[in-house]
Amino acid sequence: MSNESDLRESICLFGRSLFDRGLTAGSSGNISVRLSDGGWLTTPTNSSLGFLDPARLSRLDADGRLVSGDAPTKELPLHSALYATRKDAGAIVHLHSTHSVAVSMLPDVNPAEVLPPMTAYYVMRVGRTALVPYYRPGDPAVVDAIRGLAGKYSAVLLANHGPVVAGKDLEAAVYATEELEETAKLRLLLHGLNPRLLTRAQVRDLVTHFKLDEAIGEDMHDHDCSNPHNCSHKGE
Ligand SMILES: O=C(O)[C@@H](O)C(=O)COP(=O)(O)O
Ligand SMILES: [Zn+2]
Repeated sequence: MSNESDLRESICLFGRSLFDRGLTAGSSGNISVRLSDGGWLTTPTNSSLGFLDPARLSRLDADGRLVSGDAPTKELPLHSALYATRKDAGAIVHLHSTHSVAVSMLPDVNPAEVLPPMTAYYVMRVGRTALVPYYRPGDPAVVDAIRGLAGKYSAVLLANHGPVVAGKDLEAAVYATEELEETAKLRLLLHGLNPRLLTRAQVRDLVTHFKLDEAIGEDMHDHDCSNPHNCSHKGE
């Protein structure tokens, strides 16, 4: 694991990059990274991801107590719950990326699989995404919703709010969040056009070839096959 000072720099660099590309606006979004002593670094509440100061990031101990820096993001309970259910997670990114937020409001979204397997890269980087019902930002009640997913998802989409994505490290979490956003964009572009999706066999091939989580191949097809926008079984 990188040392704390490198991680502080990385949080600020990735935050700036996400902000500069319009993936989260104003002071929306937050980032956290798990440290080797069991504590965390998080972005401070009300801070803009585009203008973070490495020295002012919130440093928390393993019990979630603030050790140094500014007050942490109000989404600390959300991040902590995802870390608790995803033991392999080293970082979490939450954004208000527009296309992902838009998809979270569509009426025909399958909560167990918000986005179908449209591209190989989505399957490889994200796997699958669960929809979590709307909660007021910072509401600790979201913890039960995350626990209810039992660690099966590294990516969740908060309804009418935005994505929250865990990765083995910060780079993986950022890339997965970006891929989720690109896939949400495709989903909206193709809405109503009956796109050809990856088949079950193609998803299985990716899972085997890239040694992905076996559950991806299974659950990606746990949906209503009568809905052409959610089904990749066509022709099988
Ligand atoms: O939407 C919200 O208010 C939060 O989820 C958020 O994105 C920013 O909150 P802070 O991290 O507390 O600034
Ligand atoms: Zn938010």
